[in-house]
Amino acid sequence: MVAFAKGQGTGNDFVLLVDPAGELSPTPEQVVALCDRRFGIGGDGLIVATRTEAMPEHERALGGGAEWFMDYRNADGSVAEMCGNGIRVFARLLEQEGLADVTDLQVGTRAGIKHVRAVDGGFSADLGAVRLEDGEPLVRAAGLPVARPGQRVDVGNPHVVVAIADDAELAALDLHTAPELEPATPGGVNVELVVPQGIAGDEGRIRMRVHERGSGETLSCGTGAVAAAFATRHWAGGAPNRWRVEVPGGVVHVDVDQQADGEHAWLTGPAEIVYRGETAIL
Ligand SMILES: N[C@@H](CCC[C@H](N)C(=O)O)C(=O)O
Repeated sequence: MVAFAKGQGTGNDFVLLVDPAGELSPTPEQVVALCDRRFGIGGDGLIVATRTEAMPEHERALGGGAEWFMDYRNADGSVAEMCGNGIRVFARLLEQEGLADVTDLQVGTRAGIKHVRAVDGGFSADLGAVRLEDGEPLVRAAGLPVARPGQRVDVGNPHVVVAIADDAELAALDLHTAPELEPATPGGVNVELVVPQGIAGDEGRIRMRVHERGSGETLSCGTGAVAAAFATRHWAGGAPNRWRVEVPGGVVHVDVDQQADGEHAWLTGPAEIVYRGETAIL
């Protein structure tokens, strides 16, 4: 039996394993079984906390500087570069296990080293430079009356953000099936459907639903919230720099931070460990 934890950040939920020496190496089939909500533990994805030194290829790519590596897998067993909600839950796990000082933590990921800080009520993470990409794929989703153009956004993992007319249209979408893109994105993409809610003071507000690559519709997606905030800010002419993103599972905040290599996103939100147990799946 192998010890696991279950955690969530705004309803984006994860099975978590602490595997400092990288001995578990779950197969895609085991990931699917762990994340299965009826036959397994259940989760939108699996996060394995491993010492970076135990993963030589990642240690080389990162060039040092992060003691811990967040190995993220989607519920369908596929590997993803980054998880914005997951990195906060990862930090909470290291904190509760007494494995790291999370007041100021560097986390290795497949999308580079991310800086995480403990803040009141959760964590804030610098997800790195966010890039708006050219090309506007047409997006079709069940319940969407017409195909709409989407904005591609690279947050270390791939996103397409689509503006939806209003809250009623957002609520009517059926995201049981993946939205279709034309042209299609090889390898798949996370799709965020957003309704701008206006600007209050210096804070922009958006409401969002998301269909995640490899997981289906989830209650929240942190990198998706960043993509949605950056796309909406772009459509609004480049301001403001603070965004409140309302998702079905709660609220996260995105702050734009100008750094030498471009505009970075700080993502802030809650993170909880909700359950611990042992599994026979691994
Ligand atoms: N839920 C995550 C994103 C997880 C990975 C994503 N499904 C992908 O395949 O890129 C988040 O909070 O960012």
